[in-house]
Amino acid sequence: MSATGVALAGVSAAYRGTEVLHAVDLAVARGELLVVLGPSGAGKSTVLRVVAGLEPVTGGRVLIAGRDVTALRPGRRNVSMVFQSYALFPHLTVAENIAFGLEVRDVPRAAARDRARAAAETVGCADLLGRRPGQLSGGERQRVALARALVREPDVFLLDEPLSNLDQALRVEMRAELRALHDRLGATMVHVTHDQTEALVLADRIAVLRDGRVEQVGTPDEIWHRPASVFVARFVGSPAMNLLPADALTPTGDPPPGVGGDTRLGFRPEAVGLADLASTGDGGAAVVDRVEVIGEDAYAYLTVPGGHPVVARVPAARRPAPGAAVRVTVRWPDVHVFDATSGRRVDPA
Ligand SMILES: Nc1ncnc2c1ncn2[C@@H]1O[C@H](COP(=O)(O)OP(=O)(O)OP(=O)(O)O)[C@@H](O)[C@H]1O
Repeated sequence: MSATGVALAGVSAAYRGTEVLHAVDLAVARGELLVVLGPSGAGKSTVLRVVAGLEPVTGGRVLIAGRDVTALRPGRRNVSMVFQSYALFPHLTVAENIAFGLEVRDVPRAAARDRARAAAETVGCADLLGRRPGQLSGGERQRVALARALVREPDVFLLDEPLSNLDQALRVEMRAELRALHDRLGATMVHVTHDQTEALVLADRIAVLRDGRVEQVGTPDEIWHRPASVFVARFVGSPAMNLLPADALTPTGDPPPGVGGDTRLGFRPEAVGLADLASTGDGGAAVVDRVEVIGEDAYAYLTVPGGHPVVARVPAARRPAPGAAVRVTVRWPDVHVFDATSGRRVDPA
């Protein structure tokens, strides 16, 4: 990757003496879209606030575009933040809202107006310039908030759950637009979300945050196919990856070298094969507790011997009946092996 857009080096942060970020290291390349993903309370917003300078660090350093900004006021960091609430001024027009950040920086009025219009055109809200925020839909407000961030030509965009107030259809549309905007601008963006699908779709790389620590940083492919821990494996994917003690199931085929010791086996619902219990072949017995049909897919919730739950995704047309006894197969290549104690991935050879 090229030059650094943003870097956190050993950053800790605290609220009233309680540390919520613990020595976080994170590097975002210039022009990269990094998504910070994690459950509520993991510290995602705090990461953004620390970069923006809205929260002080209690340790470590923050760099933006290669410059140490740890001691700089927010106004001197050249970042734009887009909040979940959009934070538009209700009494100002869209044009005034977008231009606001420029006028407080003493950009002449006419120039600010031109730049506001250009930014509005970039995000597709130029037809709304004369309206006030109260006269806009959620999606339109979102565009205005983006235009306001854009107009300042920041080194870094910080986006704090910017899509979470939109309905599902609009969220899907806006996330594609956001990605296209990023690609057009070549901008460095740090985008916070708790939505794993949003992260997988949007990100160049994803940083998974857990309890104020970075659990894994990787491309969406790496996060999905090689989760570094049980936490990542189960946070990304819905329904969550199955996880069983190693002795609860025998996968088919050759086990990878190096597997042994006290481990947990993880496999996604789509990796589970179901067959009639009466048929011959590999696999273990299971009972179907319930079945959910979602269009073409069905999720069968099973219990395997030992009382462990397993979810299988199967074509709806071939779903088993609730109460049925079935044979469950999983192939070794589809199995993720984790250390039972640490929860970390056991990397076979
Ligand atoms: N102003 C504050 N005062 C005290 N504690 C705070 C404050 N803001 C956040 N916290 C605490 O810091 C921790 C991290 O919060 P943060 O908002 O960064 O998490 P998050 O991952 O963004 O969560 P969410 O997805 O719910 O917004 C949480 O335990 C939270 O309760």
